[in-house]
Amino acid sequence: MKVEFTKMHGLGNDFMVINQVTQNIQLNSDQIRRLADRHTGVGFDQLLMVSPPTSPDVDFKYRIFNADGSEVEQCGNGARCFARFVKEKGLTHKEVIPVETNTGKIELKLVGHDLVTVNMGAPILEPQDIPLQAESRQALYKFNVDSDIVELACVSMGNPHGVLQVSNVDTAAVEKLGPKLEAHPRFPNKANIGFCEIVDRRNIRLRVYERGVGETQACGTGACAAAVASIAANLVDNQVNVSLPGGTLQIEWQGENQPVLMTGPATTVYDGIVYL
Ligand SMILES: N[C@@H](CCC[C@H](N)C(=O)O)C(=O)O
Repeated sequence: MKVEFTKMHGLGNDFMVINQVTQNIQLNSDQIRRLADRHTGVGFDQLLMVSPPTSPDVDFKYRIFNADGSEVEQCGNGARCFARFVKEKGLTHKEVIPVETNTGKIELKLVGHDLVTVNMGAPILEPQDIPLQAESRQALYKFNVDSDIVELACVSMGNPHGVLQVSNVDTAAVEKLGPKLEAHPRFPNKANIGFCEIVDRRNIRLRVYERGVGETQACGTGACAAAVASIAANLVDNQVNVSLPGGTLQIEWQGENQPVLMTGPATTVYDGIVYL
């Protein structure tokens, strides 16, 4: 099977993007894992499959798959790359693009040369909807890891996140705690785990151990979740810069039931063809 694709990234979080509007391509999880392999495949953190919408109030649908082949609900950096992809490929001429994902509608706005602002919708904070096993909603939840207790703020941006506050992201135990918290029994669907350092009221530093991938250069929904957790705890202002290893995102959240706005770049690397 011949597959035409575009390689893109958002702050180093990299994507293989496949146009299903013009190509009849279906991939199973084994094929996705093979394509994700950085030695023998194309190599990516997530695969984005762009297809026609199933509802009249959006222009496209896109589906997101992690490098391990699992399908996920939402992807912040992927949303920005998706917007740039449909524009560059001439699939739309709009500057504001409504799109359907597996967790509903989001809206993307192209800003200037390479920036995209994504209205990610309101964060989900009720534990049963994250989903998280907990009796009631709390600011911080205690997780047993080996013989330690770790406290996480938990947020869904469509996909589940746990956010751990650390004093220094450079020395945070991302590789040790990340996999244990990602697959912790309190997260029935697993979760992405953010290690978040508050620099000052306008600046956060963040590393994210992503579900189904491992640590990435940047995670858009992770940046939104860290900003929401930090704003809710009144540690930062409503607009905050989130610096990840791959670069910085601007996040705005005005509080409970309000949408999270994420602004950042989306970069096209190359177009390619792979045979499966
Ligand atoms: N890199 C993404 C998140 C991709 C999905 C995530 N790994 C999950 O399993 O939920 C982003 O930029 O948000």
